[in-house]
Amino acid sequence: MAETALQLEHITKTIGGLTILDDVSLTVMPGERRAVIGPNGAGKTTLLNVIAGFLPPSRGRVVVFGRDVTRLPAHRRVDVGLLKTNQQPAVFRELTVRQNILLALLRGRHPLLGLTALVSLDREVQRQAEDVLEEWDLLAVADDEVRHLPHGYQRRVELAARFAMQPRLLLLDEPAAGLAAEEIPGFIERLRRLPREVTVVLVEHSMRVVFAFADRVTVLHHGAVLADGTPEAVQQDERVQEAYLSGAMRRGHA
Ligand SMILES: Nc1ncnc2c1ncn2[C@@H]1O[C@H](COP(=O)(O)OP(=O)(O)OP(=O)(O)O)[C@@H](O)[C@H]1O
Repeated sequence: MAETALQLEHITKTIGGLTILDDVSLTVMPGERRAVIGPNGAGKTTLLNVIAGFLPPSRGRVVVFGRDVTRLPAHRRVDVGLLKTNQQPAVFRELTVRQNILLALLRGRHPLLGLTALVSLDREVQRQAEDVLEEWDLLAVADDEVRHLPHGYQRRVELAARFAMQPRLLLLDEPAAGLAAEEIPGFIERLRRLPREVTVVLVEHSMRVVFAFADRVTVLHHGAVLADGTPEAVQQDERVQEAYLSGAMRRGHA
């Protein structure tokens, strides 16, 4: 059988007597774009945190590219190619956009070497940074400190930086949150251009983003998997409509 990118086996998470995740199993194949959706409080962020290693599961296994990482802390999961973005962009706000990208390239390739020495010495890394800036349409703001940029740009810097670290499995926690409506199409386009060498698991409330990007959708409800299938199949599933989509539409998330 082909190696899977991610396997969750019977993941349960209880916090203070509450069951937040309830026997969640799912398999994501290499190159797949998987969306995890569900109503507020369904357990989506908790699930991403369990996959990334920020929260230990109470029961169950997390396997990334064939390796059981259940007991590895988050920073060690980077070694197997796993990276996560946050709901608030995790960027170095007082560094410039270019410095953020350089740092990400260096963390991805030369994690043990001194940053200053490498930036001055390694012209190859500097050239790669220019490529990343161009690819993500960030050249015009390359010398701006990230904290001075609008939220949509900060998101883009975060994604570009995560990408520069060459992950094999990228977890995106509500990447479209906070974007203005007119920023969404460009954002979707950029997500669609991500190379297939990278497997993506995305938690997202914007159905526009989910249906434009995901190959498969997993629906969580009260911490359990309610449905799992193609976007079309999931959209037509009556239980899903009942539990989630109609509610999301009523709340204006669609
Ligand atoms: N540390 C914690 N202690 C107690 N309850 C928690 C904790 N973390 C999460 N929860 C609860 O677990 C449930 C799932 O939370 P989670 O943030 O994973 O949901 P979500 O699906 O990501 O929601 P949203 O769409 O609103 O971001 C919620 O009811 C939340 O209140």
